[in-house]
Amino acid sequence: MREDSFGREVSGVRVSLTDRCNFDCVYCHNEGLGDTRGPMDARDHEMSADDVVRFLEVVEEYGVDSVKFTGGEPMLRDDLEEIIRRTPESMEVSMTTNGTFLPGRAEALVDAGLERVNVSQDALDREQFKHVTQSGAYDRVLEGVDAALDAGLDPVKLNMVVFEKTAGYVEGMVEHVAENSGLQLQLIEFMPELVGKPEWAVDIDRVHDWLADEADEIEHREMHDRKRYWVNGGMVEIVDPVGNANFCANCHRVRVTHEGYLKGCLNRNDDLKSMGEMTKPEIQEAFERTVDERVPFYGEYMVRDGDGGWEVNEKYVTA
Ligand SMILES: Nc1nc2c(ncn2[C@@H]2O[C@H](COP(=O)(O)OP(=O)(O)OP(=O)(O)O)[C@@H](O)[C@H]2O)c(=O)[nH]1
Ligand SMILES: C[S@@+](CC[C@H](N)C(=O)[O-])C[C@H]1O[C@@H](n2cnc3c(N)ncnc32)[C@H](O)[C@@H]1O
Ligand code: SF4
Ligand code: SF4
Repeated sequence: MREDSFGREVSGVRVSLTDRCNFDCVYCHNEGLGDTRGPMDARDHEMSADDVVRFLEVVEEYGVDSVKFTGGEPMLRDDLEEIIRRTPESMEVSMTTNGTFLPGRAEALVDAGLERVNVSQDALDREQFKHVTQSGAYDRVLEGVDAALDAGLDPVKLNMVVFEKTAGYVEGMVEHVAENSGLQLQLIEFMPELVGKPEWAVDIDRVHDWLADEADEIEHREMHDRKRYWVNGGMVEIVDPVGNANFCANCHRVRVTHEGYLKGCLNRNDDLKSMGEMTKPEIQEAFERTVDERVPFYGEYMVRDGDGGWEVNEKYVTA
């Protein structure tokens, strides 16, 4: 596996298949790519299925053994099944989706080779869901989760961004996954970097403390040093890039934008590397440079300022 200069091996890639989306979530970082609003039609600048597959074949040679398809909304791609079918056998294939297109399509994705799915669901309340996602698709998302379970995807992880507008729903979501086998919960710390709105952030340590009181068992996942709490039989994982000093130190992922640029960190857009015309040697060269130049974001690229906030580390400003 290729290792960066901070000793972090790259074992996974996250491929954004499109920046289009049928939702307009108020918190959306769109994997660092800006606004999701705009036309829904397929666009010329998106990587083709051939481009995606060629990239995956190259990084497989570096020992990358998992791929996550994301977006925007990856299920807006009509050729998603083809891409999954052509993904190298050695890779675990997962997807993160808003769930609206899973009904009627989940089985075909599983037949193509999809092994896991994460569905974003920020509340168990229709009105709040509408407010956060700016869509009226609440029932459709619940149907999507059922469709994923019916298609044999187990577990289905529900992604919930914890911020001012959803914090009150955490307890209900924890109960929900405990009561429904096959579901797990990922509580994602709101990252304001690409969205602005630092005032929406809530103290994720309070959520950790509450879960620690409720939990029957607590585990650590090596990936990102994430904590997992087992509450009444339900699993709750906290994704806390901002608050967890070891999160970035255990980051083993490289990202690819829908336009085919490599990206060493979700929160940065100043390190994009083109894969050229996407020949295998060009992809290899860009991948190696991306890995070599990766740095942990929180704690290295960004450091604490005197007021408890974050500022760019001076050495990267001059670079
Ligand atoms: N800053 C940062 N945030 C991440 C990272 N991985 C996940 N997240 C946050 O968590 C969100 C949901 O991630 P997912 O892709 O659904 O799932 P996952 O966290 O990769 O978890 P697995 O399915 O277990 O691989 C992302 O869109 C980010 O907001 C990461 O490497 N860095
Ligand atoms: C960008 S979306 C792309 C995939 C798909 N459209 C979805 O919503 O699941 C991937 C994940 O990022 C999370 N996310 C978006 N903006 C975020 C932010 N500012 N902070 C933390 N997580 C965020 C979403 O909740 C979602 O789970
Ligand atoms: S569904 Fe996903 S990509 Fe679309 S706006 Fe919401 S978080 Fe962003
Ligand atoms: S370095 Fe940190 S912020 Fe960047 S992608 Fe990795 S875990 Fe996320």
